[in-house]
Amino acid sequence: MAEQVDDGALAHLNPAQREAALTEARHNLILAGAGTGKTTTIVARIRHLIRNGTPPDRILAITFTRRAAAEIRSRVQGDAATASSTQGVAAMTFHGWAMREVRGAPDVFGYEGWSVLDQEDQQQVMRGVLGRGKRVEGLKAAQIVDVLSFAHNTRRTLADAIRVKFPDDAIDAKAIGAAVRAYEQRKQERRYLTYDDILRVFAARLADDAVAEWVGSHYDEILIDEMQDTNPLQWQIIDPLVPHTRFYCVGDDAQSIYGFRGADFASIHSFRDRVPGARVLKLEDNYRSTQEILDLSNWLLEQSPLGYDKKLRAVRGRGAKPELHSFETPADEAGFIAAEMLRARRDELPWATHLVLVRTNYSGRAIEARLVEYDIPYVFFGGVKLLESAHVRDVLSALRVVANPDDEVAWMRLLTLVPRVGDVTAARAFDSFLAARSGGASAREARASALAGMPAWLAAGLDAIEEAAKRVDDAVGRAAAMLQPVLAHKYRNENWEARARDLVHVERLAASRRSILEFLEEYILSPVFTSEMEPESQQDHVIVSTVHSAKGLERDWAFVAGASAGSYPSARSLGDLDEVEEERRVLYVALTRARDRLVVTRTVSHTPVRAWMGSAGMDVLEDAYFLNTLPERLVEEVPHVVARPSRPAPPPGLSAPAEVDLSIDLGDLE
Ligand SMILES: Nc1ncnc2c1ncn2[C@@H]1O[C@H](COP(=O)(O)OP(=O)(O)OP(=O)(O)O)[C@@H](O)[C@H]1O
Repeated sequence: MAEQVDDGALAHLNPAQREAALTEARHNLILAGAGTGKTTTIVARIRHLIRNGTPPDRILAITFTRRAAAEIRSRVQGDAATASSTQGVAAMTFHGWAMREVRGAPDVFGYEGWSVLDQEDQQQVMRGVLGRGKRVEGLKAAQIVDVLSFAHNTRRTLADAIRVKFPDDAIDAKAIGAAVRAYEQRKQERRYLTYDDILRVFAARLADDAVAEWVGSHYDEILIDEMQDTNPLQWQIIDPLVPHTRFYCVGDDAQSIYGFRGADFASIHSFRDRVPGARVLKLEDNYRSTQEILDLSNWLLEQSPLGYDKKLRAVRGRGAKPELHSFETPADEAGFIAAEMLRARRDELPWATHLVLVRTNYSGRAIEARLVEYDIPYVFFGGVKLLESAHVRDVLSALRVVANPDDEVAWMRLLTLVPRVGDVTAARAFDSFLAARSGGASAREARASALAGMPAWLAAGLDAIEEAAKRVDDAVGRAAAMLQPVLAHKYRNENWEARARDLVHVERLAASRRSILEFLEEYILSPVFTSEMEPESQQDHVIVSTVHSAKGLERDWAFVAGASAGSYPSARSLGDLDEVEEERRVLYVALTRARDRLVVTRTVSHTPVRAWMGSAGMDVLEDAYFLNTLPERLVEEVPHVVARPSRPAPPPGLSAPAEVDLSIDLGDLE
């Protein structure tokens, strides 16, 4: 059959993109620099496959976030004319995929009815096994959970992972090993899987070639975006599938920013060895930014000892030089960014012109405060995950105990919401629930006896949720209604109205899910942020994003905030080449988001880092600072000295008296 290539999605591609979209090699790696049209090419590839006869539901696109998956899905569908023929392409995250396979075939993978724990709940279980002190010599529960996850994702032993993560600390690794064993046992008893376990179960079963062949037969092609952020555990999933399906991987080694979670960007360099016969193609023409913005970004990479073989060229040609603004304080910096947006607004530019990139949720606060003050609508990417916020967790705990009656963490959370029930009473009720269950009672009967001493609404409410379990949004609605009075009281001083709105969003998200566990897993494994649900996200708005959540984002103006000494690289990473270089890539990702105007801002005197590092420490940070050796020609430097109102000194002779009489004149009461 003659290849059909006259798709509109191909018409505007450049020759390299076109080659990449039409490649006939069985496995491909597309090395694509920032803004060179990775997403554009993936979309064109998928449409090309469909035009040439691949059924859409035999194509799987793996993305890094739920947002990226939605973008690919909608771009593949294109306009109304092509929407119906392209429907059915699966686009999801790695975890979403693993979950779909594992849950879709319990006979092959097992673990039916087990629930997935998010990070906070994992820490809760770990605190439970650590007992009183809540820590092992040297490490807290959260750190143990983290290092265990790092070990799983990098496929190291626990001992190795501890050495890598805590090279200088005095740590009792044996005690940590014992704690981890107890934690594994507790997970087993309570039928818990962690976020990583979903991948581990999938990977472990794929080691059986018959399983790999069967899973591989579901898809004609698997496309993986952001390949540079793939970790060894994910490779353990890819490797056995290589003989059984086709892989189309797209990535950029210079944008790898998840090393701290075990991603290994170097594996992209050995792709041909890992995937024999793979074809490697390169995209180097940048469509996003002007050459001046790319010159600064290219310069940053050239300073790296890692020697990236990358030089982005701007198809759009020349534009304005990036600006580098220096301020005394973070408040001045935030004030400037907000004022620039207001100025643009007066020139009738929409709010959507702007993207503000920050390092952390915390460092975004000063900017958010100014945006609120100036009434600028914004959405924050990278803040609190909807299903991890406290009030949503409260409601979900009621669904969880129905879906997995062994879920101790959920039971404890739910029971301690009941007025006058503390940990001890809650633990007693849970124990009697377990005892009734092991005596053969149904979950409903066991609840009735264990909750006999509690308010009647609790057992009745859980029964009602159980009856609605197949209509998950209804179940969420019932749980929210049951808990409404206690939650309205618990959060009475903590913005209850906004929290109540979140619960409506959760109910909406739950619509059309087949089971409570499926719903919970989906949003734990591929989270949405509370801010994405706010009304602003439907209107014209500014985006504030952590750099780690900014993959795939682009705007006409980008403000890269807090680019100060001590932040790029951060003080924490000094002395570790891998970490310093990862920070360089974080800054690179930030710089390459701007189309027309790139505004880099920093504070030079009152940074928080300066306060706790002292001047000697600051010297070291200044030396390591990426922008330290920035050639003048690459940026327009603008120092800002904000005039503070100065008052004339008081004239001599006005010094304070020893005491001011503060007693009141009682009038005629005396
Ligand atoms: N052939 C092309 N002609 C015109 N514009 C293009 C072409 N290819 C890509 N673009 C535009 O370039 C911009 C960047 O493309 P895209 O978002 O696909 O890049 P990316 O490589 O995924 O970016 P990054 O990795 O930096 O997030 C988009 O605005 C896109 O529309």
